[in-house]
Amino acid sequence: MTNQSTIPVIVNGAAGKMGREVIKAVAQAPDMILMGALDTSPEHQDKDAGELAGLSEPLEVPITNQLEPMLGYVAGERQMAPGVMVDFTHPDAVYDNVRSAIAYGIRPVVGTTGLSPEQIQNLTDFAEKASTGCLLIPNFSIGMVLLQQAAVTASQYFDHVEIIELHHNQKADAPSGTAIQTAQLLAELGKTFNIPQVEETEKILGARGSLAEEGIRIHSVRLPGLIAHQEVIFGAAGQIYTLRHDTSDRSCYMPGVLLAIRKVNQLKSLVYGLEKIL
Ligand SMILES: NC(=O)C1=CN([C@@H]2O[C@H](COP(=O)(O)OP(=O)(O)OC[C@H]3O[C@@H](n4cnc5c(N)ncnc54)[C@H](OP(=O)(O)O)[C@@H]3O)[C@@H](O)[C@H]2O)C=CC1
Ligand SMILES: O=C(O)C1=N[C@H](C(=O)O)C[C@H](O)C1
Repeated sequence: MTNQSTIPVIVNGAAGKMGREVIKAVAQAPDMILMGALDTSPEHQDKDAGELAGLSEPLEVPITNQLEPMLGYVAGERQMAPGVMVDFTHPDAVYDNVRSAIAYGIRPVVGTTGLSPEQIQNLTDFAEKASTGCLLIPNFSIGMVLLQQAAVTASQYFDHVEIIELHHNQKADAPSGTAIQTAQLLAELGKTFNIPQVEETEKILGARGSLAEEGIRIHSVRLPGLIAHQEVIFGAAGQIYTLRHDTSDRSCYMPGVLLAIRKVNQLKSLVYGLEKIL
């Protein structure tokens, strides 16, 4: 049974690793209804989204690659709450997907990483002009929010820090969106980290990782067998303080995704980061 508070949800990237988890989570949420499942992958066209996600019953929602007709269809729905598009696609696709959703009045909840700072600024301006809520969430797990909070606390007392992020080797973007956000949060303190103690030479290019904001270095590891992991390592004379988060199953992101779907309809602009809506 749907009513004015039921949230119609479109999942973009529905056949992917995260998309399938989101389909299951939305199907089990009493206040949501899956209205569309988008994916460009040719082998999954027209398959039932529920069956593809491993549910025992079909959801009668076929996978399609027709974004604009789907946005128009959900935008025309007047018996329910405004529609939400959850995006877990690809760094090359997410910017256009979000622009299209906002243009149709559909609220984006974006997990896809790899947007450039300029793209994030453009989407911020676009959402502001449209007075439409939009959530960009580099990491939906509560454990990562807690790690980042602990890292911000530690960074007040340590002047040296490096980040190591480790992911499966199907990941398209590096460094991870989470590592970039973590460095940004530490940089907000306004101090410069890792002032060089000696003149360093990289004998192999990249040996010291990528240089993010305020001197913070990020090292990216890609291996089969990994899912998503991050260490933030602080150093000072005579001590090392290490924070680590490990993902063992993508279901860890689902409470955050469902929270974001519920919150985005209360927003009138773009908000970046799960910590802002907890
Ligand atoms: N914020 C968070 O907490 C998390 C974020 N992520 C991010 O989410 C994104 C997706 O991750 P993941 O599910 O592992 O990736 P997958 O590759 O498993 O899934 C992505 C899916 O999107 C499809 N796709 C690609 N381009 C488009 C498009 N233009 N429109 C619709 N579908 C498209 C892909 O099809 P095809 O395979 O044919 O290209 C694929 O089926 C990544 O950016 C990742 O970093 C991941 C985990 C958590
Ligand atoms: O690609 C992934 O898997 C993940 N991507 C996000 C990122 O780039 O930070 C979130 C999480 O690390 C998993």
